[in-house]
Amino acid sequence: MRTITAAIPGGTIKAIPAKAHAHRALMAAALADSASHIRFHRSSRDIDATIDSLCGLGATIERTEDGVRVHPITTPASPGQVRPHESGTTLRLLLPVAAALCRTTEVDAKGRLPQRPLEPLLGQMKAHGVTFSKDAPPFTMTGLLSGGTFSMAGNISSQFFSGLLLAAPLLGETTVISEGPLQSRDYVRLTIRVLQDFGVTVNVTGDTFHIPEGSHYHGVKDYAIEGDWSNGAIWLVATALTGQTFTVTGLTADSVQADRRSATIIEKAGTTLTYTDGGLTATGKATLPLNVDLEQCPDLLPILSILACGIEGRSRFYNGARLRLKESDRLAAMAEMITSLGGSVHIDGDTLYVDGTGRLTGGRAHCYNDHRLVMAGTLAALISDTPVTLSDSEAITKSYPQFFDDWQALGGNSYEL
Ligand SMILES: O=C(O)C1=C[C@@H](OP(=O)(O)O)[C@@H](O)[C@H](O)C1
Ligand SMILES: C=C(OP(=O)(O)O)C(=O)O
Repeated sequence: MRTITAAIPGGTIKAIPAKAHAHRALMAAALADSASHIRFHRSSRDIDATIDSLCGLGATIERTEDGVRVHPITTPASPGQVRPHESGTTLRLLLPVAAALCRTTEVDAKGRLPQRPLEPLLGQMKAHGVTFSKDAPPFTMTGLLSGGTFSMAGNISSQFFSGLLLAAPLLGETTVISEGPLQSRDYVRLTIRVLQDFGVTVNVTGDTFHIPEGSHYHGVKDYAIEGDWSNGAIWLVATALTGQTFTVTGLTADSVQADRRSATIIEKAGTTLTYTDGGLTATGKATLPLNVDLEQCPDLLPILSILACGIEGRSRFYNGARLRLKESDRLAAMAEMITSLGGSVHIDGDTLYVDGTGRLTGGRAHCYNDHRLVMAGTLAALISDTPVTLSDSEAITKSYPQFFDDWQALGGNSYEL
């Protein structure tokens, strides 16, 4: 539980390393033919879960001053251990990888993760030689995954596709097909980017992905992880809410990260963004209501729905069905948070509407053990008349353990209860 009391005057902040990029680079490095150094200046509970799980499959990973040195898996662990904690990415990307390496793997999961969907992936893995002691973790996975053609619905989680693609170079010729348009497609593009960075050939035709026979991972001596757009966007939203100037360093303008879309969305709302050698600078309060398609950038809803409270008029967030399948039901949880803090919001089907007035009253809100709700609730304090108190604020460690230190360093205030 944490109370956020004071607004931030603005300032300069370095983006934390992109968790989505780090997960994939660590996995590719663990499957390569030589050691790789992966550079990132900060970790998180999710990234640590991937490191721990890769060690549980047989990799050796040493911490270095500015990242980790990954010694790839030469002899797969028996049994393998996948310990994703609450990280959906770790679980769904590593299931096919583990089944390609280990005859038996024990798989655990914490928090809401056992309830989050796995069925399409498990169904395809079963059809390719793998059996599961149960359909939700904790379970034991037995049998080696074979290559061939995998085909799944594209509207449940892109992580199923990323996992099969990461495993593909271990399987021989593999094709992964999305039935219907693939949602969160940029996360799969990021997977493909990392595969290519580590020497794997991927042929893409629409939402069909093909990895030819004989394409393997090669170690990369020095591999840098990009800055994280999902969390960097917090500081751009802080400008959009308050008009105070923030500069975020380390964000790549032409990144394939899905949440780079935050820049376009925030600019459309009236905040000016300028890229210079010194970083991305946001100036000016946002004044125009938002109209956001969540299909390709689901993780932005929490902070953008708070931004909508700071803008007069009705904002709309549509195509949000998958938001119900995250660390919390983010449609319901954000509607509850905004209502608790004095805002006006309603859900119609998979669309969330916010009727912004420019201000919130503040008060208490539940974060449902969801790191992105903690970020959103903290930003709400910037436009609230009284302090904001958040339950489950320690959930922030999932992706951004130093968030409140950074908040403090920028001149904001908060204290733990
Ligand atoms: O592959 C990834 O790194 C992710 C994909 C997205 O999930 P879905 O594809 O399930 O929407 C995103 O919401 C999640 O935070 C991270
Ligand atoms: C949904 C998220 O992560 P994951 O799916 O990896 O748990 C997230 O970071 O918001």
